[in-house]
Amino acid sequence: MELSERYFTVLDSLPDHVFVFSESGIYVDVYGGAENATGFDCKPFIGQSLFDVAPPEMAHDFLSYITAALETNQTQTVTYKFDKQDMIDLPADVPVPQEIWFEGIIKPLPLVENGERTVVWMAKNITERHYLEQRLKELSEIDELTGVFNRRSFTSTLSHTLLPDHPHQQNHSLLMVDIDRFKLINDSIGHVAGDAIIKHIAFVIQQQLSGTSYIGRIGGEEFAILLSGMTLSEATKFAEQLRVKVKDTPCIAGDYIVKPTISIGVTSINKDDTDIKDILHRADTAMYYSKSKGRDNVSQYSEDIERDNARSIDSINFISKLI
Ligand SMILES: Nc1nc2c(ncn2[C@@H]2O[C@H](COP(=O)(O)OP(=O)(O)OP(=O)(O)O)[C@@H](O)[C@H]2O)c(=O)[nH]1
Repeated sequence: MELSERYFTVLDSLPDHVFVFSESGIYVDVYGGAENATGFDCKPFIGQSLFDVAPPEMAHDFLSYITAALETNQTQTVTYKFDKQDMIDLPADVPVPQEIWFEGIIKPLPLVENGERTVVWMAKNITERHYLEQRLKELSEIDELTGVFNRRSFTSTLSHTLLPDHPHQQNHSLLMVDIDRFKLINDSIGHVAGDAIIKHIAFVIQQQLSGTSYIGRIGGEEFAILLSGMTLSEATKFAEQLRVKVKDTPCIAGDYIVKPTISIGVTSINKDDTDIKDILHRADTAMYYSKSKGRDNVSQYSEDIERDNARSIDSINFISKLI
């Protein structure tokens, strides 16, 4: 077998597609791709332009990657996807996937074809990896039981909301919501029923939220809610409606109908708030004040409440302040 024939055999056996493009986006050569699971046979593209093959916007992007590789003389690594409608010429027996993700590695070639510089473009099908990464991202951000933000993603979203250049830089308030006597619920009807109640309350709260407000489960039976664009008095009114809504919406948990109640603390977010912990602390302090009022209550944070809280800590003989 001649050397060139051997090279072609090897290139065509590559599992991923390898393209050679000219600087104006002409398919100069196409190799491999037998195992890329797209069903695309790209060999017929040879001699055609990217603009004949791909949707205009995509062709434009692809050409910009080729140009970048040639102008900088550096390898470019890009990620792109073909949507269902972009997948032209699939054989009838190939089921059309919703989308296919690729990683493209584009490297300048020391070859000139018809007076044009060229690049080699290796296209690796990364669809499975992409979905796995997406799933892992979701799992790391979403609370599994309720489907709302977990503590980490809630606080991270909150810190973005508070950035000075955030588009929704305006009045915001924060609620801390805790389910009342939850230990008693768990102890009397079981943990599984308890889980159903946590889920139910997250759902009821979500139904009441609109616009850019959002909720996170930040503890076992504790939720935080960012009320976007709401002043302290608007947020307190909202919290009161929420308290009543929860109380009036019974939950079926196993063999029981439960009418859970919630205690809520409200605080406004000030322009000079820089530490999320301070905001959560204020809402938490107000929420505990609602508990001390007998639960099923809404309280606004105030310095008086903070002083009360400090006094009640003073009365606990096994806790003392460091300074
Ligand atoms: N079912 C269930 N229970 C949880 C979960 N996370 C925490 N808990 C329980 O929630 C209960 C919280 O109890 P406490 O903090 O004592 O408060 P409480 O009984 O709700 O009383 P108050 O807050 O004072 O009204 C504990 O029994 C925890 O075991 C969870 O994910 N599922």
